[in-house]
Amino acid sequence: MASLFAVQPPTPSSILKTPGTNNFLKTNPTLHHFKKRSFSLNSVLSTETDPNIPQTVQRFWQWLKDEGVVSSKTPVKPGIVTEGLGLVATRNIGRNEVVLEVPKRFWINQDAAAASEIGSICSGLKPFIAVALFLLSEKFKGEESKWKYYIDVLPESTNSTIYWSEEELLEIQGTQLLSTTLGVKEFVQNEFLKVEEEVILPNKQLFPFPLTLDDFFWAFGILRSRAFSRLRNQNLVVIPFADLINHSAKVTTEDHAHEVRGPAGLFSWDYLFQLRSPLSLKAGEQVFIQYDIKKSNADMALDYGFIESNSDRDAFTLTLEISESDEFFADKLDIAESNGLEETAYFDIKYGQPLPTAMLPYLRLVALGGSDAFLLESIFRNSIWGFLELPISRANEELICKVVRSACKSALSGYPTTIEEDEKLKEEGNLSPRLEIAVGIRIGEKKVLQQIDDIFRERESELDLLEYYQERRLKDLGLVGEQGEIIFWEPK
Ligand SMILES: C[S@@+](CC[C@H](N)C(=O)[O-])C[C@H]1O[C@@H](n2cnc3c(N)ncnc32)[C@H](O)[C@@H]1O
Repeated sequence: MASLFAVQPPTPSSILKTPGTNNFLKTNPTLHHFKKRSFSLNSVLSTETDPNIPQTVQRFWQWLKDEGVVSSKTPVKPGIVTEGLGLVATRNIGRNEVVLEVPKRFWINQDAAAASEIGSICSGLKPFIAVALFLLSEKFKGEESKWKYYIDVLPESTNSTIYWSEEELLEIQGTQLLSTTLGVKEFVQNEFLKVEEEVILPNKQLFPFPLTLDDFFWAFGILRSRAFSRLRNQNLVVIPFADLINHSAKVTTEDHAHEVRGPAGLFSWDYLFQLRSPLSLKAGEQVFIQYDIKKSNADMALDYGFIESNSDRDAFTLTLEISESDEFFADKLDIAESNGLEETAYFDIKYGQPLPTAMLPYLRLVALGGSDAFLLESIFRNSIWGFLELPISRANEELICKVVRSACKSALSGYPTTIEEDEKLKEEGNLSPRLEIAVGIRIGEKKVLQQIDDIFRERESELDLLEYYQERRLKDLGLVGEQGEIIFWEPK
């Protein structure tokens, strides 16, 4: 599914600044329910005959047949699975075999919105807003809509944190996910208020139905959880039928979706959205893809409403900042910018992985001062980043350790529960899907914070053993002997 579209949440409210004067580090947040469909799990019977397959899904399937999108050769069909609806193999499928093709006339994207009845108001709108308004307009048309059978199978919500109640959100108190969720909700609300005032209300003839913030959230959640973004020239496209496919961690590749040209009806050719199975499957097994290998569990919770249980996706974003009140602000900013960074830098730290390469140099730069400040002079401008990749001085290294460790401790104290308490809850099981997400996120973030603290604790304990800039410089000049002694004069 990949990242859908860039949402820049406003600066989250719960940014933790480190105490004291060195407040350059923030432990800052990163950034379905069916229409009461009741079904039993893992039903893979024939779509037509299985009474557990809701009528809406059966009608959708018939529509796809009538439109020539599926035929007797299509090797998958909708099934009821643990993840809700899914696609199930009707025969053995080989790895990389095509499982479905959907012609362009069924793609829901900015072009579809522009070509629709609401097309006149779509130009100038952000793509996601145009597509959201299109979906809502078609939804409200009901029987009249060409997309009726598709819209009928869409869930009313997912377990995405954007749909959680206040009580449910309390379960992620202290987490970056909470701040990100609140930021995204505020963003969506602001976008709605703007589009309501500028587009919806002045065009009552195009929107002859009450359109609420909840409706807009529904459309936003649908796009966020179902749109594909990795196709050529397609940044945001919902593909009915293909969007029934679920995610599995077992799939570790991402190149299953392609845009190809091919027959799209009896006598026509068109672009087709083609999906290949990343795994070989037996008849009756579910087809899965990998939604996005790079997303953290917090991203998964926000976008799709589920997380993975392994720690690989646990992450925490550290936000570092060059303070405007720093006496060397201009020089430091110049150095950061020359190295692709800015006044504020975000470092995503993943569980079990080394720190991002630019993090230590950036930290050392931000903390640079006192007798090390000469390195900020312009004669060193071309070489300073290289210097910063290694420890500069004991004072500088000690400061970054203290600041990072204090930020980790402060962030850890903001979680109402300990890792042990959460692990116990997880072991006891029986958690609702949302509570399972909350507990998983709480554990994940805390483990990453603990990991960061461990790295800098170890570094702190090695401060006397590290080699600093001055020593390296003397060595380069040949002024340090084999035993590390400083050579003041050449022996005669
Ligand atoms: C693209 S839709 C897939 C079809 C969806 N299952 C349905 O019933 O319409 C993505 C949504 O499916 C569900 N989903 C997909 N993979 C999942 C997984 N591995 N675990 C739990 N839910 C999953 C989530 O609700 C997600 O937001």
